[in-house]
Amino acid sequence: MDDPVLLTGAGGHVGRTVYERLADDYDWRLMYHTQPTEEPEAPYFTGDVQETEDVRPAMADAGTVIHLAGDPRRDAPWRSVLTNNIDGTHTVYELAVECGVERVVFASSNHAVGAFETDERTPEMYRADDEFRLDGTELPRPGNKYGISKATGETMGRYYHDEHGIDVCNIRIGNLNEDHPPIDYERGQAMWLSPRDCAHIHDCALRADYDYEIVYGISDNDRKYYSLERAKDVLGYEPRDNSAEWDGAERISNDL
Ligand SMILES: NC(=O)C1=CN([C@@H]2O[C@H](COP(=O)(O)OP(=O)(O)OC[C@H]3O[C@@H](n4cnc5c(N)ncnc54)[C@H](O)[C@@H]3O)[C@@H](O)[C@H]2O)C=CC1
Ligand SMILES: O=C1O[C@H](COP(=O)(O)O)[C@@H](O)[C@H](O)[C@H]1O
Repeated sequence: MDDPVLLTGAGGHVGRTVYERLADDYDWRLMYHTQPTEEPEAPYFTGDVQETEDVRPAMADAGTVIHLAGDPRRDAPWRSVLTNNIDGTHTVYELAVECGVERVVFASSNHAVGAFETDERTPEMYRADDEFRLDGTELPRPGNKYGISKATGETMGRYYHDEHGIDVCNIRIGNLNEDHPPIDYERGQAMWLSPRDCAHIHDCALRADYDYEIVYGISDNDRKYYSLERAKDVLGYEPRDNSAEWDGAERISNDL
């Protein structure tokens, strides 16, 4: 892929993880909310992702967008997810059409399907011997307003794929916890996405051939309630980490 890749939300946890590990592999355009503390090597832009005039210069020569910017809080209020997440994603897709972008990789979330975690299924579904799996073919089932915004982003992608031919990959990211899996949090261990697997799945989503996809972005954890089959089959995702292998003393190597 030769055209520049625009990364929104470049200053956040996922954005830094993706950029730091793939910095040399793509011609990046980085979008930050505010001025970054350290000057990145790649061309960068600042502004509100929901504002067309802020995003247009960042997207002008991009062929692909990884869209991460937004309010990531599970308890985010409606006003915030409406502005930052829903309006922001709409602006990204509208400009993608205007700028001739061919592909959008969208940071969806486990919270788009959080209400599958019913009282009857939990906590058993978080355990290694439980066979319940979501595979991306199920309808969204958000458990909060943040999850509604992510389900809406996925549906928006469907529209822009069908109407405008943009390739769309929605990655329902689990729980990016830096350095090690969440401790004393079974659910978090079941949906842990290690930093190197996070960079790898985004790399796969930039390179693979697909039309419209919903995949789960977690490491190959023994505990899991998301299927990795679609990500493996369509994207060629080969996760290397597993929350069960963290022994509490040593950090998993995050070399790519
Ligand atoms: N970290 C995780 O485990 C997960 C993250 N995600 C999604 O991945 C994306 C990135 O999440 P994180 O990096 O963890 O969050 P973060 O809060 O660290 O990064 C988000 C970035 O977006 C920027 N941003 C927020 N609103 C903006 C706006 N209106 N205009 C421009 N920039 C704006 C923030 O300044 C921040 O730098 C989010 O969309 C989040 O919903 C989804 C599932 C899990
Ligand atoms: O979508 C997201 O999910 C992760 C994990 O969810 P949590 O409910 O276990 O915290 C969350 O950490 C992240 O902030 C959010 O964007």
